[in-house]
Amino acid sequence: MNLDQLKANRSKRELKPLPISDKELCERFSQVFTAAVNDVLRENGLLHQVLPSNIMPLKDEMVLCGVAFTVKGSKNLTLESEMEQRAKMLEEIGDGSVVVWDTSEDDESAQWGEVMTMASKLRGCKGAVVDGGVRDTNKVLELEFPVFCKYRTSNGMLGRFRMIDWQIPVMIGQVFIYPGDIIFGDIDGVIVIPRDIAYDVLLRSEYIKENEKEIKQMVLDGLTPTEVVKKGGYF
Ligand SMILES: O=C([O-])CC(=O)C(=O)O
Ligand SMILES: [Mg+2]
Repeated sequence: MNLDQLKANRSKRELKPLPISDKELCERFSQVFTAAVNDVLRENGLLHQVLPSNIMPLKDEMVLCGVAFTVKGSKNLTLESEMEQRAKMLEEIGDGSVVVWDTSEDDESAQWGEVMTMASKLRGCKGAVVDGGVRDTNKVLELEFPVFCKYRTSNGMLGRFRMIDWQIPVMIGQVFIYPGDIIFGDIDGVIVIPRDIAYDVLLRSEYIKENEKEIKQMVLDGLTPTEVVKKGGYF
């Protein structure tokens, strides 16, 4: 069996620079909406880029776009060096990143909290996406730090859950997430945009946003849905 291709797929990848800076890319994604991005990915045959629909923003108004900094963990009762390990991970978080937690479907612990928010925000982190929980929720909200997660709980992860590794490919629901992918969340949930197509997806999403203005105008002008479709509109 030739494992080279699979190994290359799962190993750490060089972050390829895109035609515009990651900062501009993410700012422009934030001006569109996840449904438009989703339609573009569907056009490209990518039907499974959305994180499970129970991962939602703490507040409806939250919009988050940044570069994936992935973390993988699972339920684990051991404590040895856990804090030191977590500190090391936090110190590797870079400017413009979104911390993405693949928790092996945890249902018990908070993988995110106030102090982690403060420490990562100082490093330029834009937000967190957790297939698990958050605690210190009031404080996280006061810090205006977007968090998308499944639940809130007072359970800290120490002694219940721990990281296995970080900045590796992870999987949440049906979605593969590689470090460097673009993570975009709004009131409709979180979508993962593969890095190598992110710029083209942005341009097409911006086009869709403009085009939908024309479609909405047709509806406002009194055209029937059939007439809208005949004129190239869609819903
Ligand atoms: O240790 C935790 O579970 C997270 C936490 O409370 C914090 O970051 O403040
Ligand atoms: Mg805390």
